[in-house]
Amino acid sequence: PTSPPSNSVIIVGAGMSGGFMAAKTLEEAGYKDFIILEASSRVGGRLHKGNIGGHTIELGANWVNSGGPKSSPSLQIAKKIKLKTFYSDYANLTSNIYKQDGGLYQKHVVESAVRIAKTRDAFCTNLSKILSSETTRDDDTSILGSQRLLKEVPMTPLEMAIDYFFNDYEDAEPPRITSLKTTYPRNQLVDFGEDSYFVADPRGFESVVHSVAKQFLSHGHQVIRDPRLKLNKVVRNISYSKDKVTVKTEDGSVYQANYAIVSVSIGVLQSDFIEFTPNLPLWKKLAINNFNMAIYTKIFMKFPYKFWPTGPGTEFFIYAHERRGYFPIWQHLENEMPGSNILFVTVTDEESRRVERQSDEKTKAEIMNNVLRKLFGNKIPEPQSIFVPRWWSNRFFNGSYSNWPNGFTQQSYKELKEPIGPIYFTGEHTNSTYLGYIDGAYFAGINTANDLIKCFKQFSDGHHI
Ligand SMILES: Cc1cc2nc3c(=O)[nH]c(=O)nc-3n(C[C@H](O)[C@H](O)[C@H](O)COP(=O)(O)OP(=O)(O)OC[C@H]3O[C@@H](n4cnc5c(N)ncnc54)[C@H](O)[C@@H]3O)c2cc1C
Repeated sequence: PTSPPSNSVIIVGAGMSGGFMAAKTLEEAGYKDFIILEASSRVGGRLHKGNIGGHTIELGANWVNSGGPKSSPSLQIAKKIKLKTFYSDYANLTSNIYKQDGGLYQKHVVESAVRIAKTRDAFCTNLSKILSSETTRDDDTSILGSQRLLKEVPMTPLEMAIDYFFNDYEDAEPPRITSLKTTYPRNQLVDFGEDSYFVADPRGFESVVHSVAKQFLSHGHQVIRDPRLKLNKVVRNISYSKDKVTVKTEDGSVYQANYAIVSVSIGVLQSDFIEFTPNLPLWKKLAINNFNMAIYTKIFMKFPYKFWPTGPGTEFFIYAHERRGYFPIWQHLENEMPGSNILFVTVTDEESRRVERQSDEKTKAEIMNNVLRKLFGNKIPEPQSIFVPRWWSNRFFNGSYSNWPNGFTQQSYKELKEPIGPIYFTGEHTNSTYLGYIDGAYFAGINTANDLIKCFKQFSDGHHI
């Protein structure tokens, strides 16, 4: 018999999942003996506001879903603090798709391509249901595999652009990679609604974590004063035995507790940035490394004046190129910030890696020469500034959000979440229902903390787990 543990916990990471929802769940259950170690100088993680030309932009998460049978926690918090959100109206996109060398596709041509894309989508949902109902086998395919089965693989620039909008724009990885069974139907949309609202508020989307913090941490005006939150603590080593964890940070500090909750992204876990002593078992390392960290990049540009269409039905436009995902989805911010003259384009996956590696000047020239001048003529002005978020190169993230790859089994997913001795794992990637989203991080934090609390209780009942 060992002496009863004191239930102290070190939480690694101050994003939605760990530092906020897991910590809050512990606190509310009466377990107040925790500290939160955050590598950066701020909280919120992948909720992160930036600034271009005096306007607040969201470098990370941007949308909340609404209109479904359930209410999303991120939407509830956003409503509570009256965060400014704007309905993203994609309805008119069929009139706003540009050809590679400029000029719009005719509406009826786009409409018939969209009809086929919707057929593909419905087929994917159906096939996924069939695969899920089979309980003795864990068969899966990729979204592309499903399109091949239907004999409807997108081939032309227009078809690829529409397919990108349906899939990559959400998953941040191409259909060839993404698991069909775990992605279709998209729970986030089915449960919380297909209406997406774009957050544009000077306080930033990150103010939702401050709202959570206020409920359980001592807190001043957008500043958390609780001594249990420690910023600029870059965790580099976690040593563990059966009931003790020692955490070392880059600045030489050492912290000890009975348990740890690790909330860093799957990208950080894959990078070996944090060394575990002893090494994590091979099955755990395989589960971590076989999962995917996708990359999603919004490239913001501020211009001296507008040269793109404005007014109802113009917010979004698509650029269809023979190279899939080449500066494909565009959005202006005239509804959100009138007169801001900001345009942004979203790229993902290999295109994200490419723009992260090259200089912003080069990206700017590429966008101007290869895309915008083709669409809007040679007389358009140069942007005054460009902002390229670099989630992939940032060692505290190594990407944007997780994506379930085809071939990754349900068993591996269980192993991905499985605690190792006193070390528990959380983060958006550990919530199979809403992985990749803020809501996934929200529920993951609660679930992981509850698993740990269950373990505390078993110990106090005299049972060992
Ligand atoms: C570009 C982009 C767009 C997105 N769009 C949306 C969207 O529209 N809607 C939506 O719902 N979701 C979106 N997401 C996803 C959403 O932001 C995430 O799922 C969610 O914020 C993840 O929260 P988390 O707590 O799991 O991880 P994180 O927010 O990553 O928190 C983990 C924390 O750990 C810290 N950390 C890392 N390494 C260490 C270390 N060694 N030591 C100490 N601390 C460390 C990090 O700094 C971070 O603060 C987007 C994300 C990105 C990047």
